[in-house]
Amino acid sequence: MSDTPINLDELRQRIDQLDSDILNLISERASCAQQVAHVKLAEDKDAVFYRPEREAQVLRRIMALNKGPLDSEEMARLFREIMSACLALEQPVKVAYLGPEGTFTQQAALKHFGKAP
Ligand SMILES: C=C(O[C@@H]1C=C(C(=O)O)C=C[C@H]1O)C(=O)O
Repeated sequence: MSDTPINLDELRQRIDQLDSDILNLISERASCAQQVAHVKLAEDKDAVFYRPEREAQVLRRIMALNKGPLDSEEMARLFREIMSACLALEQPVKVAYLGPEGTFTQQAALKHFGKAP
C-alpha cells in the first residue's frame, strides 16, 4: 500500500479531467481521419477508404508502445473501435457475414472491423 492517503473525490476529479482529454484527443483524431478522406478523394475519385494494412500498422504500434496496466490485446481492442468509428466517418462500411446474428462469423467480423455503423 502507498503511504499517500487516497482521496476518492480527487481521484474522480482526475478521471473526469482525463476523460475530457481523451474525448478531445479522439475528436481530433476523427477530424484527422476526415481530412485523410478528403485527401484520398482528391487523389482518386474511386478512393479506397478502408486500408487494412494501415490499420494493422496502427495496432502493432499501439501494442508495442503500451506499458500497461491494460494489456496490449485490450488496448488494441479499444483502438480497433476508435479506428472503426473514424473509418465510418470517412465512409459507411458494409460488412457481410455468414449465418444469423450471434454466429462466430459475426463475432469475427465485429472483432476485426469494430462496431461502428
Ligand atoms: C485514416 C485512414 O483511413 C482509415 C482509418 C484508419 C484509422 O483510423 O487509423 C486507418 C486506415 C483506414 O482504414 C488512413 O488511411 O490513414
